[in-house]
Amino acid sequence: MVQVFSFPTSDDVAQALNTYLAQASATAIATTGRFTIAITGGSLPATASKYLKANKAVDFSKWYVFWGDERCVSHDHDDSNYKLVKEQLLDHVNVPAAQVFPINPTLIGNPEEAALDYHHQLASVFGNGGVPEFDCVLLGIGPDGHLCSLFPGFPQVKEADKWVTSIRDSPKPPPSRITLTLPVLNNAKEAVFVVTGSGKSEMFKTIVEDKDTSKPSTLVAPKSGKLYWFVDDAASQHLSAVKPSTFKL
Ligand SMILES: O=C(O)[C@H](O)[C@@H](O)[C@H](O)[C@H](O)COP(=O)(O)O
Repeated sequence: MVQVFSFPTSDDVAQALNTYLAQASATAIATTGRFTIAITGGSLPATASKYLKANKAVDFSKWYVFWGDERCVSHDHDDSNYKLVKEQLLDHVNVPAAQVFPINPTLIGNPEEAALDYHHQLASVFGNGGVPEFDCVLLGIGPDGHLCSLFPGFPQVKEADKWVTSIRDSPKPPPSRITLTLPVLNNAKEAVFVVTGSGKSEMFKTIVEDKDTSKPSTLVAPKSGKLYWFVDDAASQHLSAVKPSTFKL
């Protein structure tokens, strides 16, 4: 079930995401004892954390936090997605350090090795048996339709076997990165895109309504069928055929 939830403002998006993540986390913890989530960079961490970081009803001690993609930079670098999520969320909540999985900082000079190491980090939580099954992957779209570090026309988009791959020539700086692949993203129980602002409105329509498969974001189709778009009205302004749903969990 693909659902688009559109809200008047980005602050409303942040509130709805707080509601969604609190419920998704409670459901997963009640069922499996934990909540596994992958978070990306960009504007997403601030929007997702705005209300969530003060939500006392969420049991963050059961969260396992991974990154959908990471730049090959040190953990304290301003380009680090780890640093971003740490400052926006992890510094404010009690996710145990052993349940937080940033890129191995000793491997940032070698993206291929860093990707392999990240595979092993995933296997330490999900096992080696099959493709990791995240409870939730939280995603953003880039202006060119990329997601994570899967860029249009780049071979990483076609990766069918690896869980994590690397890129040395990212069109969005910095150039060296690691990223989860589509097989992992599409094995998630729920995939959630967050898109705000009019600057993304044309690309959002291209992906959701025109289903342009040259844009990697269009290729996200979780096998569970649960794909949600949390957007503001500025981002959804060009939709015509696709009608936003009423937000109800
Ligand atoms: O590390 C990265 O570059 C991000 O993970 C990237 O994939 C991001 O999610 C999108 O570019 C959307 O970013 P914005 O929300 O800032 O537009």
